[in-house]
Amino acid sequence: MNENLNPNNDNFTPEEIDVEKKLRPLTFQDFTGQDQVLENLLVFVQAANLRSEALDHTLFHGPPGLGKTTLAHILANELEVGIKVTSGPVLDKPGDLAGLLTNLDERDVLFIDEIHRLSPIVEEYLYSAMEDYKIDIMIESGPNARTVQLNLNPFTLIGATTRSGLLTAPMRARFGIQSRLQYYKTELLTTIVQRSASILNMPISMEAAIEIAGRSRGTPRIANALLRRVRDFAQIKGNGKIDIVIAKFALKALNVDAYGLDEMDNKILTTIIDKFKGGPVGISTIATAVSESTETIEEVYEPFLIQQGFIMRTPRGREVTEQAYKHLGKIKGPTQGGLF
Ligand SMILES: Nc1ncnc2c1ncn2[C@@H]1O[C@H](COP(=O)(O)OP(=O)(O)OP(=O)(O)O)[C@@H](O)[C@H]1O
Ligand SMILES: [Mg+2]
Repeated sequence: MNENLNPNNDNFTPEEIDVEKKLRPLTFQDFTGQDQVLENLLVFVQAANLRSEALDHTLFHGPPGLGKTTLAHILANELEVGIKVTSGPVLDKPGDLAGLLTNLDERDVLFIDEIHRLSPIVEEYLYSAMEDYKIDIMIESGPNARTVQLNLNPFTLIGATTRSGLLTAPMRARFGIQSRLQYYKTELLTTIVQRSASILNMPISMEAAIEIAGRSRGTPRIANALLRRVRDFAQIKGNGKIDIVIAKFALKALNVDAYGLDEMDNKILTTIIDKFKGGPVGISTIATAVSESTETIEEVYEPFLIQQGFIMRTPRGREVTEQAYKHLGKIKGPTQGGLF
């Protein structure tokens, strides 16, 4: 798959970041899908607002591009509070965290992205802040150094992670609300594509929206990225409107897989078929063979491949399905290798 469409790729141009901002839903109302998650959040937010309390600490986990960051901002909006944004790898000293925490107003949101990447020292420091809204800070240095306890305003920590398996148990236990985001069905992604096209003032046919949605790996971020690229084709090679013909033309030119599978998805399937006779094979063996970590395979790639029916989980390991053979043009059975 095209590099630019990789949900893990941060190399967006400033212009694309701008468009990205425009497309990001700001309220519960604008947000499509994840109904169960949203219904619950709506209740918790209304209750917190009614009592004028801070919302419970909230953890969003799930694969990249499904709306974790978006939901963190929506929550702050719906709570009508401020939000401060940081991420696990950036917060490397307890002092940085203390600075952020002491600057939070009552009920504000502190959003920590990639929360599984906090250093153990910072993580431990966060515990008392989350639990009792208190932190210890060091004042002065040398022989006069001492710690004093500071009271914080009640606040909501929102954590996001693609790798919930890497979160420590004490950290996870401190989140009163935990939501796992799921891949989006094509119908929902179609709605998202239509909404984005209308924000971009781009006429699009129903058929074209469905085509783009179906190739987006169940992921709104990819759907929006594909839409932007198809828009380029429509404006330069077409008549400015996105119809099914230009959409198919563009998606072919972009080398997008018919199911929206990306390079790693296909590599995993090919490896199981070519090296392990289609499975069953253990997840760690697959991980080693494709040079990825077991957790990433399990949390980022495998859920989509299972949801789409390319892989099955069996007690003896992972097995590819008939559909995977068909998709890759390979033959099942003792004669391994390609079709030709
Ligand atoms: N439910 C939705 N409806 C409409 N657009 C959405 C929805 N969810 C996500 N998007 C779009 O997809 C983009 C990616 O979403 P977001 O940045 O929230 O994903 P994420 O889960 O935080 O990903 P990562 O794990 O990579 O940080 C957003 O900018 C937004 O435009
Ligand atoms: Mg995010």
